Amino acid sequence: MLKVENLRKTFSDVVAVDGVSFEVNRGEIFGLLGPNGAGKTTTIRMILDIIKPDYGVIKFDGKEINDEIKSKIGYLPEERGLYRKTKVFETILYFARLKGIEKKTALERARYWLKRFGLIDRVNSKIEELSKGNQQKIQIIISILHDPELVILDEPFAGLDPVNQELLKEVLLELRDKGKAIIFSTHQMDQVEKLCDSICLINKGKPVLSGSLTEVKSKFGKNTIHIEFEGDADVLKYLTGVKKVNIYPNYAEITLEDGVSSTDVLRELIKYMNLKKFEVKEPSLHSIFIDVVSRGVVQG
Ligand SMILES: Nc1ncnc2c1ncn2[C@@H]1O[C@H](COP(=O)(O)OP(=O)(O)OP(=O)(O)O)[C@@H](O)[C@H]1O
Repeated sequence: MLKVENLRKTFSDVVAVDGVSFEVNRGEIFGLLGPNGAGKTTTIRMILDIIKPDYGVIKFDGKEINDEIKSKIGYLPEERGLYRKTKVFETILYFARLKGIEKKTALERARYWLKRFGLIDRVNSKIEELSKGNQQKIQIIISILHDPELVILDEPFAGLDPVNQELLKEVLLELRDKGKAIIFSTHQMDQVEKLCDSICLINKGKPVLSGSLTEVKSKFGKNTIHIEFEGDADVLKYLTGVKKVNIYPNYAEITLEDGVSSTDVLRELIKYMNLKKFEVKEPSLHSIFIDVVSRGVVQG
């Protein structure tokens, strides 16, 4: 559906986006990832035709973005801005009108989504009376109310509690199953692991890792041990044959040096700690992100 080819954008002496290409199909969730300032929002703004690329091509079903195509796109911007004094229902209906939705349909859809997001009892509240997370949910509703074919969400999980993150995840999967294409940018790698079919990781404007999630992860090999444990984690710092270890209170991710056997590591570990889980798999996306962004590691 959406094809982005070799995008480039500079702002005076800053190269914000440099050679970014990817494709997103209907029924697919695509993650646009990267550290702060990587160029994600700039890429999204170019797709939405808010700013023009210096170079590169953006096609939607083979056509350049025009007003008709824009009406098929839903967008949650990075800087959320709703008029604070307006009531919830009026706000949603105002945006629905802008998108040309007939009043009856707009009312029905607004009620449906407000119920879905647990906000139906707040229809008469002013936006400023809502918490930050609830305002965010209103903006999400606005971005999907016109039933867009392509949904682009800049940091949709930011500011949502775990229950609402789960709810949003459910909604995104449902939209995907209805054949919508979804692009979202995030710093929350666990959400990416749960949701995305494919990703593009941008660093300093350049794409450094892209493809299906499975492809990307398999490039980093199955040399990582995930353990859950009880007790002192100090032993993990002194294990032999370990390239890297990320230790959390009851969980750790251990990357082995080439040729080291996971069974040997298991034997060593059970001498010193009470293991609740031991699993050999690919590194987490969180750990891949850190490797690629801070250590410049690129595989394959
Ligand atoms: N309008 C602008 N004028 C000048 N520089 C800009 C402008 N917009 C973005 N930039 C610069 O372009 C680079 C990419 O910014 P962008 O907002 O696209 O990053 P991002 O990946 O969305 O970051 P974050 O995760 O922090 O939101 C940054 O160096 C930023 O300072």
